[in-house]
Order: sequence, then C-alpha cells, then structure tokens
Amino acid sequence: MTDTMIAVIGGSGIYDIDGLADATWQTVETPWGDPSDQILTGMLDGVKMAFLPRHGRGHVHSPSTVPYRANIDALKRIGVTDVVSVSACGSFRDEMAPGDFVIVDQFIDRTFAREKSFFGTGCVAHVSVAHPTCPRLSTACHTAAQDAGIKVHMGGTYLAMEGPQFSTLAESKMYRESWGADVIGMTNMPEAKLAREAELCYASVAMITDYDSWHPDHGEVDVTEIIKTLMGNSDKGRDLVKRLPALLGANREDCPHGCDKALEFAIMTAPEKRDPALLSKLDAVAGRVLG
Ligand SMILES: CSC[C@H]1O[C@H](OP(=O)(O)O)[C@H](O)[C@@H]1O
Ligand SMILES: Nc1ncnc2[nH]cnc12
Repeated sequence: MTDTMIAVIGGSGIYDIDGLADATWQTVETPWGDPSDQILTGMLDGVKMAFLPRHGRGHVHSPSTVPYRANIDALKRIGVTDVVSVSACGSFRDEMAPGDFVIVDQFIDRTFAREKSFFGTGCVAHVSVAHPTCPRLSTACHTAAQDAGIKVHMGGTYLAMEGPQFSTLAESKMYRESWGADVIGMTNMPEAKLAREAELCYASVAMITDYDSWHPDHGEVDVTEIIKTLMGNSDKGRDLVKRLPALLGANREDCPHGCDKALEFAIMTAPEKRDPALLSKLDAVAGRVLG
C-alpha cells in the first residue's frame, strides 16, 4: 500500500483549484528543465493533492512549448500516483455537445514538434500505449462527473493536433468521418505517453467547448466562444475534482491495470551500454527499475 497523491493538470482556463487544506505553491526542479509553473500541493478529504496549470498561470506556454517532460517528471518526483488531465476540446459528434464532458480512452497522436520520450540514446525503452489511459482512474472521473450532475460520455478518441492554429475544414471532416475521432485538442499528447513511461496512472477529462469546424449548423471554431463556454464549465470541472479523493481513497494498492509497472520489461539497452548521464536524469521517472 502506498499513499495516493492525485495530480490535476489544468488546461486552458483552469489556472488554480480551490478547497485544498495547507495549500502551497512549490517550485520543483527537474533534469528536463522547468515545469510549466510551480505546483500547488495540499490535502483534500485526507488525500494528498497536486495541481499544475499546463500553460502556466497567465497562459504562458503554447501547446507546442508546454514542457511536457518536466511536468510529468516533477509530478512523479513529488510523489504523485494518479494524473487527471482536464482539457478544453472540440467535438466531432453531434451528441457530444458544448458543455458536455468526455472521459477519453484513446488518442490519435498527430503532434510532431515535441519531445515525446524520457528515453533515447544510451537508455532505450519501449512501453505499450495500446490502452493509454487507466481504466480505474477513468472510472473514478466518470463517477465523479455523474455525481456532480455533469452530462458525461464514457470513452472517446482524442485527436491530438500540433496547433496552435485550429484545423482546416478538410482536416476537421477527415478526422471525424475517416479517422473516427470524437474530440480534438492540442495537449494530451505526448503528456499521456510520458505519464505511461513514468508509470503514472493517467485519465483525461475533455470539456467540450465547440464543434470544431465541421458542423453545418455551427460556425468555424472561435477562441472567444471557447473561453465563454469554458468559463461556464469551470465550476463543473472543480466539482468533479473535489469528488475524486473520496472515490480513490488515501491509500492505494498496485494499479490493477499495470500502469505503475509499465517499465518492468521495457528497457532494451544492456546495463553495460547505458549512458550514466541519461540514467541520472531518469532518477525519478525510472528509479524503480533502474535502481
Ligand atoms: C483555448 S483553445 C485551444 C487550446 O485549448 C486547449 O488547451 P488544453 O488542452 O490545455 O485545455 C487546446 O488543447 C489548445 O491548447
Ligand atoms: N476545436 C478545437 N481544436 C483544437 N483544440 C481545441 N481546444 C478547444 N477546442 C479545440
């Protein structure tokens, strides 16, 4: 049994959470550079909590420049076990309307200008991301959303685009009609892949803000409308988060889906060929298997 520590990575429009006892903004240094911002830590219903604003307070980082590796390393380093991403997303489905939430369970990664792994020359590792989110944590998010009276859809495929511009109409139609994506955003990749490499449980809560550009009855996506919808939804997001500690509990068993053992057989590089400099950077992320 270990202590549960739930981290919330807040997306666009979510730069703070309230209600934490002993709340403190902490600076966390990592070998991968600075995280997006300080991390707010505290207690909620007897459970350790952390909050990291993905774009930084004041929305400093673009989707391409969010320091994803530093963010995940910093969360692992302070003892986080479960990461809940809360993100603004466009919808490709009539029935997933602005204001609804989707508990994402699959991704299509179309990002190309980001560092996507903690591993590389001198320590090569291949983890599975066939099931990139943790079913246990996702179920808790779904239950929390239902209990909070939120209209929530369990399961959906998130298309991660590079941005920062929104999609063209042709792209929007292709993602929806040919690729079967349900929602679109710019940030959950490589975040989910890195969480898996760091052996953290990861769940993604998509807050639908718009119909992207494909919908014949809605205009093209517009950031002012997105922010307006987000502001109307941020209380719902906060309500969901407040219900998670009671659902997850203060102590945790091993993840039944193996998220916390993802590196068990993943490292390929022979011990004598490993690069000491890279190994030392992997102290938090892979310390369990590298010793
Ligand atoms: C404000 S619209 C585009 C912006 O919002 C989403 O951010 P996040 O995923 O952090 O909530 C989207 O991915 C874009 O970065
Ligand atoms: N339509 C959209 N495309 C990409 N990212 C988004 N974030 C919110 N809405 C979005």
